[in-house]
Amino acid sequence: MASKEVQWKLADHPKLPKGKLVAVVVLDGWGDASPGKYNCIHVAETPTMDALKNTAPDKWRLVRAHGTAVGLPTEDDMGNSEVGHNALGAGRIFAQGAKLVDLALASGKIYDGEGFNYIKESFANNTLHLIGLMSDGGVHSRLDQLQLLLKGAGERGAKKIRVHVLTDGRDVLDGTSVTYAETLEKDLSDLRAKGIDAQIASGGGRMYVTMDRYENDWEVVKRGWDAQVLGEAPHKFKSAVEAIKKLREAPNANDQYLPPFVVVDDGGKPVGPIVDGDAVVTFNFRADRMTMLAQALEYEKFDKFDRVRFPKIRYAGMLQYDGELKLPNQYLVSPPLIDRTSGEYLVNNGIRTFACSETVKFGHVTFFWNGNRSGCFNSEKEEYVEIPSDSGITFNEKPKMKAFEIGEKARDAILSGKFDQVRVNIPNGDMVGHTGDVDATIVACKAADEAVKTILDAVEKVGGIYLVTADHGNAEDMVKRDKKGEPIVGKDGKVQILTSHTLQPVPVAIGGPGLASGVKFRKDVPNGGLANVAATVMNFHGFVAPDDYETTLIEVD
Ligand SMILES: O=C(O)[C@H](O)COP(=O)(O)O
Ligand SMILES: [Mn+2]
Ligand SMILES: [Mn+2]
Repeated sequence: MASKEVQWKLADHPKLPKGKLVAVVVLDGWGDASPGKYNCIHVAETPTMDALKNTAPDKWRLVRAHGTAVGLPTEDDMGNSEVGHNALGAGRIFAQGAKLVDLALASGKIYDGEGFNYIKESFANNTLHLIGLMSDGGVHSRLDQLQLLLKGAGERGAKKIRVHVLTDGRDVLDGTSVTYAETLEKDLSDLRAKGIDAQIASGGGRMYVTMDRYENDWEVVKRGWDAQVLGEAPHKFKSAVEAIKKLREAPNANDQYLPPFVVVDDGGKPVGPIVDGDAVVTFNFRADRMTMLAQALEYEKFDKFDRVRFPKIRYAGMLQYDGELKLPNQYLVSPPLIDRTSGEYLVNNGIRTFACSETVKFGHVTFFWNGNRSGCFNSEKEEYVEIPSDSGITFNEKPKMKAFEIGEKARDAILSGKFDQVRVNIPNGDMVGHTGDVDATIVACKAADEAVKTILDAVEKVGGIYLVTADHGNAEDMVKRDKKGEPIVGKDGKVQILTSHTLQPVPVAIGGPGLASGVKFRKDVPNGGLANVAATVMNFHGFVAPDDYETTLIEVD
């Protein structure tokens, strides 16, 4: 609706020409940090990225990729792909899901909305189920928000509550799931003291149970469904804390990949399958790893796996995860309305765009880039290519992932002459960084660097322009540090490996034969962040960004 009134026509840039091919490369999880053995980017051979940094100082800089620069609640919040790509693509900073949920809980408005009133109808006679990531990471969910929601639901009439937890170890340290489960158990026992029948009913590691994304592996969602809805899992325990402790004892077990379990009563019966009449809330605010479960919970017609039973429930998401698909139909907090993204402007100004990544990051460079919107704006001018990711493995097993294939697809798109913008996400630093495997992450960073070279060589051939950046840090620091910056050594005498993202800034490098001479980074945007990239890219296409966009990073002498 609103888009009808938008003036899509962009003003011409006074100095920069149109018609140059622009390659936009996002290295996922590639921050900048001091050299050292836990800086995998430093240890890896990365001649291409090193040259960008060292040979053109006025065309390389750092930008902020965490905290308020990307719409997160505080400066202690590390960046992530969702908010990073949103900022890169939208050119403005929007209050993101984490913050919107905080505000709705603090004001109590969450309980006045249509979504909560909808699920509340089940409170008197049925169970309220809460499914989501049990973590303080602030990337997909936060434990304090779950705690407040539990309390609020109890105060508003929920009589029976079941929580289905997914253990993290990816946005937070591995092993922390035990403490989170203990905290949650304490809250649930407080609710029980108030006469509310509240328990954890099932669980499993986020990467093995439920939280797949972009349809890489529906088996992951099925495992969760079996435990959460059907009450069936290979492991049965009397409590979640016991389950997590025991399952973590298996060789190589970790929070991310714990097998599914259900909590059973003294008679061995699962305490919380989801049945007709129940209410379900998926309490993650971030979309990408919840939309598959949301489809399974909501869609009458569904053929991704055999649901066995499709209970008639009242289902609401913490947020609406996909505005185009209206999925889910009911939600507790309205998502950020990210409109007028750079992709939409550019396509409306004739820019032909090619976007590509492999499955695990495909939605990042399309859906998140376009303000959480599925599909192309104009399929005649845009082509989005997804390279199938490996599935059923942890990415340290194949750390090169599909970097070369992405590089080659981008190269071919650049050389084809069919596109004005070629945009990719290269996932390796992030996806392998999350495994905590330092050696594999070094291999990953080298592969990513080689893919960048393939793309830059093609840019060189067609006389184009490149902008290479990242969405947040990860591979540049693989160890948990104390306040002085020293690695923290755990009780086992080993350093605590950091599987999560970081607070580090990320590079932006620009160049290529098509970049007009005299273009350099401005000095008056010292606190620039990812949201400044969109206006910069628009300049490279020969346009000036809309007035309310964050300012460009460049000037022309
Ligand atoms: O979902 C994930 O894999 C992590 O929680 C965050 O990683 P991303 O923000 O880079 O996707
Ligand atoms: Mn990312
Ligand atoms: Mn990540």
